Amino acid sequence: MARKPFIAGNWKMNLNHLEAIALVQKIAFSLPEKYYAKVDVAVLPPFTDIRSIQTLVDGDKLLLTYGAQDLSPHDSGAYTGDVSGPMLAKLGCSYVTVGHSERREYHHEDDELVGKKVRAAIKHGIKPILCVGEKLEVREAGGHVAHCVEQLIAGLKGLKPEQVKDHVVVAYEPVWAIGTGKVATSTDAEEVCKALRGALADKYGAEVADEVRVLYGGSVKSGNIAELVACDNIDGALVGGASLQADEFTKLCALAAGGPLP
Ligand SMILES: O=C(CO)COP(=O)(O)O
Repeated sequence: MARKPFIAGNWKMNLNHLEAIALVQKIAFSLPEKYYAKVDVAVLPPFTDIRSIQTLVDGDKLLLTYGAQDLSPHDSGAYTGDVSGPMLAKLGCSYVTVGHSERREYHHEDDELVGKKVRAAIKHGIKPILCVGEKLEVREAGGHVAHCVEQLIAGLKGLKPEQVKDHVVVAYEPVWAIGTGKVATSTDAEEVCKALRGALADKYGAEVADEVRVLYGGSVKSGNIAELVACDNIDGALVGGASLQADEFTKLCALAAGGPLP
């Protein structure tokens, strides 16, 4: 089956709610509705922006979707500073990134916690974008494929094949390519994305593996997106820096849709 490309903009810890409104308005204005037939687009702002974006998307019936960058594995309780799946669901979040390398690195999230968060997202009807990726030393030692497959299988622990098929998005983000300007070559990215899909096929069956969207992330821009999505197993991108500029992000989405540029 042909998987519809998906571009998700991970804003990380950038833009307050007023800046968020301005950026979403610009994206909505510059990416005409016809493109959404060929590409799904989401923005993943900081928690503090989500309510404003919800109001804008609902009010103006925008076709782009939105989500969060993290969630608690718990539904509620004494977890100071955390935000739960039910709260994000109430805000209309469609997606949440889980296991981003910055959370694994700065918040010491391990595969077990990542798996709990994936299950919490699905429980509340939010699609997890499960991020996997190796550090440079792992790649240099030739262990990148095994490392990413291991993170994938651990992150999906306890899920039924239908849950994986209907809800999960996978993002391969080599840590050495994030925010460094060093994009993996499309051959390198395809190698890992193909292996991730192969691992999904082995564990959950070919039908599941055929449906799940596998994204690439790490220094994606309008200049390299076309080459990436032309690969058989790369279904779009998780975009950091380039998602903060409306013109660049719009161009990138249009190219993922197969063009022409708006
Ligand atoms: O981490 C990323 C997206 O989640 C990638 O960030 P950059 O696109 O800024 O390299």
